[in-house]
Amino acid sequence: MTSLQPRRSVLYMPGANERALEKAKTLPADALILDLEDAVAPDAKEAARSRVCAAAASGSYGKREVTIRVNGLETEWHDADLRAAAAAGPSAVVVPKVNSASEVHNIERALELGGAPDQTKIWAMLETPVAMLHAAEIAAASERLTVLVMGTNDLAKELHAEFVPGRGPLLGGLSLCLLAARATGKVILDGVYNNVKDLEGFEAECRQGREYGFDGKTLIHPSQLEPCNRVFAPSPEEIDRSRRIIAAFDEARVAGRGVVTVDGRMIENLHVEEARRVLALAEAVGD
Ligand SMILES: CC(C)(COP(=O)(O)OP(=O)(O)OC[C@H]1O[C@@H](n2cnc3c(N)ncnc32)[C@H](O)[C@@H]1OP(=O)(O)O)[C@@H](O)C(=O)NCCC(=O)NCCSC(=O)C[C@H](O)C(=O)O
Ligand SMILES: [Mg+2]
Repeated sequence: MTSLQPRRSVLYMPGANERALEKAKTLPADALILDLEDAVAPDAKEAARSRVCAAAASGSYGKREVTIRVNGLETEWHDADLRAAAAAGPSAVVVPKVNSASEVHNIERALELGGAPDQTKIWAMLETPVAMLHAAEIAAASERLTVLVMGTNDLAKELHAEFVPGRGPLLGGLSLCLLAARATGKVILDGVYNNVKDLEGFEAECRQGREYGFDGKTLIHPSQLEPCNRVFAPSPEEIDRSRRIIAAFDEARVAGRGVVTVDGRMIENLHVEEARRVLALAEAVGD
């Protein structure tokens, strides 16, 4: 069985918040984004950069992937952030507001020049109308780019859209990015849910993200971790059904048949592949 890197829950934390950086060592997040961008005030940027890079280089976050979100390409902090992140060697550098393949190539070159280890990947944030329209070329720009991250706050702002249950105004953009991710074999993470007190609404949005095909969701508060991990992991029913699909198909093949039914539904080879993916994910998350 192929093993997968689970990225169900990916928690942002402000790079200037020492307490959050410490607390993250105990939280059940699959990955962390140590933020130098939106969550850090301009006069705290340099101190946050040193703190975040030291945290990323410390090796004290266990099996959680540790990434650093640098400031955007057009900002005065971007180059120094990228140099410092390259030297710290996190699992990935998360780059906000990526709008073109050439920007990805520039980031790739800067990481190489900065001596970043090969394990340090690029996660590109897609959060503008231009990015939605260029999603396929951005996703295909580099093998070092492994993950697409939706920035739904910026996207809503740029669209002049409202946040409504079901996210109708954003679904066109989300779907374009999902198509781009799947066409190029990249992982894709859904955007954040801003109301940290509304866990019911949050869980509904996790379910919608999962139904659309996202691999996981970006988060802003520890209370969002448990529901997110649960929704993006295969349920016991899915695991059981996947096992039965594989067993039924194996039996059918021995009997010389290429199609079978399980629970009244037609099963072909493509369903077996999906069942294997579900089991690999269940194994990776330890269920
Ligand atoms: C949203 C918050 C500002 C809420 O803060 P606060 O009210 O202080 O939270 P609590 O008092 O409930 O915190 C309880 C404890 O949990 C720790 N904590 C809180 N948040 C985090 C976190 N993100 N990571 C780790 N630990 C966290 C607190 O320290 C408390 O610990 P203790 O004292 O030991 O009990 C706050 O949650 C927050 O700042 N969240 C992250 C905000 C952020 O990073 N925003 C930027 C990324 S989102 C974005 O930019 C999306 C994208 O670009 C787009 O366009 O959509
Ligand atoms: Mg943003």
